Amino acid sequence: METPTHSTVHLSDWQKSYFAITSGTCTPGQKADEYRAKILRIQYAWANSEISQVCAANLFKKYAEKYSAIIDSDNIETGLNNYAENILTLAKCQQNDSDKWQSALTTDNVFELKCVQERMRAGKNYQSSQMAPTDACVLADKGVSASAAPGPPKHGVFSSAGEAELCAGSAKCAGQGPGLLEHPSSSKPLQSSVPPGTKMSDTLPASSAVLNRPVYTGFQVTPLFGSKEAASSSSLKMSGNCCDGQNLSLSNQSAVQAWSASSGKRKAFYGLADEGSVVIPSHAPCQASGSTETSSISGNRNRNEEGGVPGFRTAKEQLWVDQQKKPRNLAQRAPVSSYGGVKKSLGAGRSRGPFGKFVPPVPKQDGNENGGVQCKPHARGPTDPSLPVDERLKNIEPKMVELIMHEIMDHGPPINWDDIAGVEFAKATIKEIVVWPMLRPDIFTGLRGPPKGILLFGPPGTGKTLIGKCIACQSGATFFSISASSLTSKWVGEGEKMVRALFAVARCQQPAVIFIDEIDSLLSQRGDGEHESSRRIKTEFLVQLDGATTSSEDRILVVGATNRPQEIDEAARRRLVKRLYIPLPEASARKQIVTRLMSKEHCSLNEEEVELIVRKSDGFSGADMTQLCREASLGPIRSLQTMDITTIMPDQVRPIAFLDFESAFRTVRPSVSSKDLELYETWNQTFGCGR
Ligand SMILES: Nc1ncnc2c1ncn2[C@@H]1O[C@H](COP(=O)(O)OP(=O)(O)OP(=O)(O)O)[C@@H](O)[C@H]1O
Repeated sequence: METPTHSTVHLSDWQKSYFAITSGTCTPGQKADEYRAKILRIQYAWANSEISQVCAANLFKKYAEKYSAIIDSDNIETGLNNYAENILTLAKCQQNDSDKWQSALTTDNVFELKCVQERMRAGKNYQSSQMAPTDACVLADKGVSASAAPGPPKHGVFSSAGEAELCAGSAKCAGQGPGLLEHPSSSKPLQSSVPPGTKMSDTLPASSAVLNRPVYTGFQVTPLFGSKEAASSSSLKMSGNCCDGQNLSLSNQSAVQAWSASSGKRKAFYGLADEGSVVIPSHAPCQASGSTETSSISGNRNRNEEGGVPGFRTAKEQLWVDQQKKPRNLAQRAPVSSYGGVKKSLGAGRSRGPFGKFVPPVPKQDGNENGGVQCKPHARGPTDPSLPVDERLKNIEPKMVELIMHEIMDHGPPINWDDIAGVEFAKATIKEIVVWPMLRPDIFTGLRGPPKGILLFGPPGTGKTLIGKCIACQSGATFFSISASSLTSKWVGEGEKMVRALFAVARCQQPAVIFIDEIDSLLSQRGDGEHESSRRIKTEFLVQLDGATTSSEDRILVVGATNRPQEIDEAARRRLVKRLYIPLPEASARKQIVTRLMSKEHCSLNEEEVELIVRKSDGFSGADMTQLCREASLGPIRSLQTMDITTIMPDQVRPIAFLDFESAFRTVRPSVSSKDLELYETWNQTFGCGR
């Protein structure tokens, strides 16, 4: 290929090549070459300031798109459809400014590369091992065996046993028609599945024909041969584990068809192949090379993956396969979706993801997936009257359901018990009375049944919310988190409906944890001055809580958190049977918080210094400790002073040192007063369930 020179960017050249490309006489390979040349010319012209950057960028984009449209196209008429071939062509054509330079990689010697040979050997071994005896028999019956395979080419491209078998199969399949497919360096024609009298140029895709080389199966995606007629009379059926090379059967030898694979077919095959159960219709790719290709593309890939042999897949294919996997995976994981895991949507166990749209809970039409309740894609909105709504949500306004799913259902990261420093008694109690019963409702029945409501009380910032999340996460429950004050203020006049909707959605999402922060503002003692709407919300809440309590089948846990337990109504207190005090962290817990946070930072604290920090932070809550560490971590940045923050390298920032903590102590103070602490202690002794 011509290396771009100054003159090559002349208009006449552009016109000439434009004519060549658009004249319709070009093969895809030639077109790709032209576009590639153009791209190089554009780069060259820009490098020599012959065209502006904007112009270069525009031209580059234009031709890069055209180029990739050809090389990625699955259309055998207009595209190369041959990733491996393109790589080789690229390798061949890679030139730098010196037009003398030629890549040492050629279509011939590439097969002598160790890595290529290893790859082929691995494929061969694996294919051999995967070849079921019956399959071998089938082939043997047809007079075809690995040893009887057409003469191995010089470079062994087709010499892999598995491939030979498949080639042989195809040859038989083709009615023993001698093909003209010839390895470029081999004088020995390879028997192929090309119908007699068919010229290679007629059968090979243009790009392959132009390059005059066989398209080897290890990488090949392109159909080698074939007319559509041949394709339609497909004879090699693949079914079941066929893609794993275990279940090939030759049902008809009369035809050899190209896999004039539409990308859809091929892609569908990829996707299905991942699941290990594929039925390829008879008109699907299954001519010999096609079958080999099929194996290469999907079967081999999957086999490679399963067999531990790294499979080749282009980024585009991988992306596609990944995309295909997603919904299936989610559907599979859905039943165990929970806080911190894959969230389930209403009644269906389907993740919406952070940008996903709410889909209403509706029984699936066929009723057999996800327990008969299903979230359809958002094509039909939540208010679509044609979709039956979950019984439990019949009287709930769809917008409220949507709101709950969006704003109240928490999709945070998973939390472990170890993430919560200290509070050992509360953690142990919760595990025993809440988490285990949620995990094993069959054992925790009757008297052992879990409480439906617990109360976490204590100073602010001690980890009550963390505990709530952790319960949901560890018990595989859906986590709903709402601040009681938002019920009374945010949805004025609607709080009551909101409470009802919340419990209804939670019922659809069982097991569920409803975490209500500042529960005191919802369940404060009734007084004369109480606002009517607040009273109604409270009543509704107690009704729902009772419902959850009396219905032994519902696996809904209400976790209330408060800093003012003394304000909670007697009736509510009674319903929140387990009241656990979450105190300020002790020294060991504070140390744990500092150590954990600092372990993620560049820090030079030694053991003694950590101990000092722990001692100095007596009376700090968990949140205060976190704030202290944040403040200290800014110390090294503040000490940069003279250096420019925009240009400094990260490794020029010094580690966080004890002196930073000393400074931090000057600005971060404990947020809980000792007077408040006394109140908690007293209330704990009176109503708490601690020891
Ligand atoms: N025991 C703890 N272990 C580790 N981190 C903690 C702990 N307690 C608090 N923190 C830190 O403080 C932050 C606030 O904690 P959290 O929201 O759970 O406190 P809270 O008791 O619910 O507070 P509030 O009563 O104000 O709602 C947490 O995100 C965490 O960084």
